Amino acid sequence: MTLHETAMSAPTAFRVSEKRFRRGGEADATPGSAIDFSHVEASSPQYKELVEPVVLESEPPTWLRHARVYSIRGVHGFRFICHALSSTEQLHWARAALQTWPESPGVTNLSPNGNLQSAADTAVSVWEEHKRGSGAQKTRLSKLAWATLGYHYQWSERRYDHSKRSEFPSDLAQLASDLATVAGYSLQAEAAIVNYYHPGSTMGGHRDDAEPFQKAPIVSVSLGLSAIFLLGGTTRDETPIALMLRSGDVIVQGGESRGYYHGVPRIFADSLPAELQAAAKSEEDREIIEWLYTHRINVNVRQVNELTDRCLPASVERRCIGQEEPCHTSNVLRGSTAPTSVLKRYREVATDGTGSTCDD
Ligand SMILES: O=C(O)CCC(=O)C(=O)O
Ligand SMILES: [Fe+2]
Repeated sequence: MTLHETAMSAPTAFRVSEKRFRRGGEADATPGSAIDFSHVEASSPQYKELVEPVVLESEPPTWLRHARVYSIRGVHGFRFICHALSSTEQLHWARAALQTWPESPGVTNLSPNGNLQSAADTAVSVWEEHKRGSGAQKTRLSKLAWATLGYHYQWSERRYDHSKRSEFPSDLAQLASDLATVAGYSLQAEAAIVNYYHPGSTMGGHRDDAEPFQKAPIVSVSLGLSAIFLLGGTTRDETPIALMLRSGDVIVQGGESRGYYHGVPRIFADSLPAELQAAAKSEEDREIIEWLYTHRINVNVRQVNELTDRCLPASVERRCIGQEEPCHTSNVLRGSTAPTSVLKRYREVATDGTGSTCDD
C-alpha cells in the first residue's frame, strides 16, 4: 500500500467518534463522556468547563420562560436549549409528527416517487393504519423514516425545487421562530425535515448546505428517546464534541456552527423520560407515548431563501406603504437584527396564501 492509499483509507476523526458512540462501540457503556446539559455538574470535567450558560438579551416568549440556554466555548453560534418544551408540548408536537405531517401536503419516504401525495394516498392515514394494526404485514408507520414540510428537500439532487413546495405549517413556523429568538437569532421557517428513528437507527455525519441562505440558523427539536449528537467542524477531520439529547431539548445551529458536520450515531432504548410518560391524559396521549417509548422524532426547521423585498408577497409591501412607516421587512429578512414584532407582522401577512417565493 502506498503512502497515498494509507492516507485515503484512514478513517476521519468524525468517523472514529461515530464508531465509538455506536451501539456496541467503545463509548456505548460510558455515554457519560458526552456533555449532558441536564446534568452539567455530572458531565465529565473536560466537558463541564466547555459549557457556558447564555444570558438572554430580551424577555423570552411566555412558554419559554423556563428555558435554559447554553453555548459551548469555542463553537461559534451553537446554542443548546435544555428542556425547551414541557411534556405537554412534547406530546403536542409528537402528535403532529405522527398524525398530521406524514399526510398531504407532507411528503414522506413512503410517498410514491417522492412526489406530493395525492388524495388517494391519504384514504387511511399512516397513524390510523398503525392504530388498526395489520396482522403480519408491516404498517407504513414502521417504515416511516422522514417527512418533509414546506419546501420538500430533494434527496437525490440534494437541493430544493421551487415547484416542490407546499405551505409551511404556521404553528411550527412560530415555534421555530420563538426558539431561534431565544437563542439570539431570527428564522423565517420555509422547510422542515422530520426524522423518525428507532434504537437501531443512526444518522451519518453531514453538513446541511442545500439551503442557498446559510445565515439563518437550523432549529432542531428532539422528541422521544434520548440520543447522542456529534458536533464537528467544517471538515470531517475535526474531532466532534458529543452531546446527550433528550426529549424536549432543542439545538440551534447558527453562526459558524450552521455549516458544521453533525450526526446522530446512537439512540438509547428505554430512555423515555418518566415525566413525559406521566403527562398522558387521554387514551390518544397514551398511544403516542407508547410509540415514543421505542422511537425518537427530530424536527429540523430551516430557512431556505434570503427573503428580500423582491420575494415578498405583494400584500406585505402594500401594508408597509399603507402604514406610512419605514418598511423594515427587507432588513428583517436579510439579517438577524429584526425586532420580533416586525417578523410576526411579516408572518401574518405572508401566510395568507400569497406565497413568498422568488421564482427566478
Ligand atoms: O436527528 C437529529 O438530531 C439531527 C437531524 C439532522 O441533522 C438533519 O435532519 O439534518
Ligand atoms: Fe443535519
